[in-house]
Amino acid sequence: MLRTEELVVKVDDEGGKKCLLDHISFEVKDGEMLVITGPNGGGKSTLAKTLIGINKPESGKIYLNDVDITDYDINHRANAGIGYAFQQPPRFKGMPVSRLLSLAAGKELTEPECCRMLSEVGLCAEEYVNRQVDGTLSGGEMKRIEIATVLAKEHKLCVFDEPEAGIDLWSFSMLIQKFEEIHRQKKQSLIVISHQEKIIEMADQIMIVDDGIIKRMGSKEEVLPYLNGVKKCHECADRMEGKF
Ligand SMILES: Nc1ncnc2c1ncn2[C@@H]1O[C@H](COP(=O)(O)OP(=O)(O)OP(=O)(O)O)[C@@H](O)[C@H]1O
Repeated sequence: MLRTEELVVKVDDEGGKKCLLDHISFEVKDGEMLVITGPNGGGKSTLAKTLIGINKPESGKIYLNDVDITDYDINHRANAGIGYAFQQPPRFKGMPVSRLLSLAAGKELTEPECCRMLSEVGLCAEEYVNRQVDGTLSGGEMKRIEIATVLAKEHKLCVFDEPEAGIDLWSFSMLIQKFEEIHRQKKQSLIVISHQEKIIEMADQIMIVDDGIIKRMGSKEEVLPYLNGVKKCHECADRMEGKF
């Protein structure tokens, strides 16, 4: 189980401090899927980066299975069982895809094992397994390799930041199947940042983050009607502005 207590994240801003996350408290039980959604710039990625140890909170606590991991750095948190797929995955010039997958899995993988992992995210394995993880890969290819690295190992908690961004429809449906499988097995908890209805509808819990705070959090039944209401308001405003 992951639990946060009153997380506050601030950054230096023009000689002062700007608050990006303001007293964020929530929990994700074992095997549960939490989808975090909300407007651009609301603080979703900041929250994900705080959970995995990239951002240091100013105050507050993070617990994984009741162990206080607040002071763990990113490597320590990965070893504790947290996997993360970036919104914009980093590239590693000179590193073959197979090596990156082995590093992510924490053991030397055979070529067939790497190929199976790549196929699971919709990549034609033989074409990619020996490619370099550099700027020659397209955004969507990179995104799918990144997702494969998280799936290469069983974690206590996997965090995906907008996994749908930039990937084609066919790969998206494979991704949904993979999330469904993980969710069904209940061995790993999932936190997925997403704007996609299909992903939001899979959630046990939905959290709306806006302006650095949790605007709403609850079951689908509690939060979806609110989200649909917000969507209708936006459509209405667009119609009044003559956008459609
Ligand atoms: N290091 C930083 N310094 C200053 N401002 C920052 C920093 N990191 C993030 N922000 C700001 O914090 C806010 C939240 O950013 P964040 O990336 O968490 O939003 P998000 O909800 O993930 O947005 P999106 O849906 O567009 O990905 C934004 O206004 C962003 O500009």
